[in-house]
Amino acid sequence: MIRVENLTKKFKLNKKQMLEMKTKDPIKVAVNHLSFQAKPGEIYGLLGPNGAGKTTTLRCLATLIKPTEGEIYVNDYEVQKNPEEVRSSIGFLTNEIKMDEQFDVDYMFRFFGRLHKLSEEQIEVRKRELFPYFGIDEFSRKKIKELSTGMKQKAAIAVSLVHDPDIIIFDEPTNGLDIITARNVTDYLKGLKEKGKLIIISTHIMSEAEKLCDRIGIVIDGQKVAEGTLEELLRATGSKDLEDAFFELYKDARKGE
Ligand SMILES: Nc1ncnc2c1ncn2[C@@H]1O[C@H](COP(=O)(O)OP(=O)(O)OP(=O)(O)O)[C@@H](O)[C@H]1O
Repeated sequence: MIRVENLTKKFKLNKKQMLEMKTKDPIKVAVNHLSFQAKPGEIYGLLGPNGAGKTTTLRCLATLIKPTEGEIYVNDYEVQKNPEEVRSSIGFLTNEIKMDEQFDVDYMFRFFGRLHKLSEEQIEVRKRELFPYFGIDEFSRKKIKELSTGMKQKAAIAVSLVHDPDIIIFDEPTNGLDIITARNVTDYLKGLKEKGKLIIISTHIMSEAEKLCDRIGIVIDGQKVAEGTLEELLRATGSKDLEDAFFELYKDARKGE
């Protein structure tokens, strides 16, 4: 179970960032009192445009950055009070964690397996499950720096799943993948859900959210502006598809600005 309660994350901006963001305000509110819950056997999607605060939310969830306000519970462990317990129960995929370019995929997989205290035998079993599925065997001995974007993404997915976590948090899981591999990944996530795992993804791809997520939280400017199943969101906005629903909500959120 995941509970995000009133999460706010503010970043202090330096002069360069203020110039880049064209703002005079030295504080950027990336996530603004955001709350949601997700339960085992569910795929919950955070859907929003670039800069909405999705990655920041997931990074707080994964204990990589500290919330400014609010609390996050992962299986009743609070992320700031029990970060170790949280880390051992989640698998986190993000574009921002760079794998060490000098090592090969096989080494990275083993390294993270050991970090999660798996035996060599357990690592081997997980490797036999994950590498063929994601087509990694063909390039498992290549250095990370020699891999294409898609290969890197596949390797990162396998590494994040090495310890067979109960909670899977994937930031834009199909980023950089071709249509076949993207389908492999989304099918794999559906399979994990069937096994009772809890999955949270962030995406800005409407079709991905439509097909994959049981419930969707729409995030604009750091705030959750709507939440529900696809049917609920369509009904609430009187829309025929998620893209239309999103634009309705986006128009409302931008009114008065
Ligand atoms: N370390 C940081 N310092 C300053 N501002 C930051 C930092 N990290 C994120 N931001 C800002 O916070 C806002 C939210 O960013 P975030 O990456 O969470 O959005 P996102 O919804 O994941 O977007 P995308 O779809 O583009 O990945 C953006 O305006 C971003 O520039």
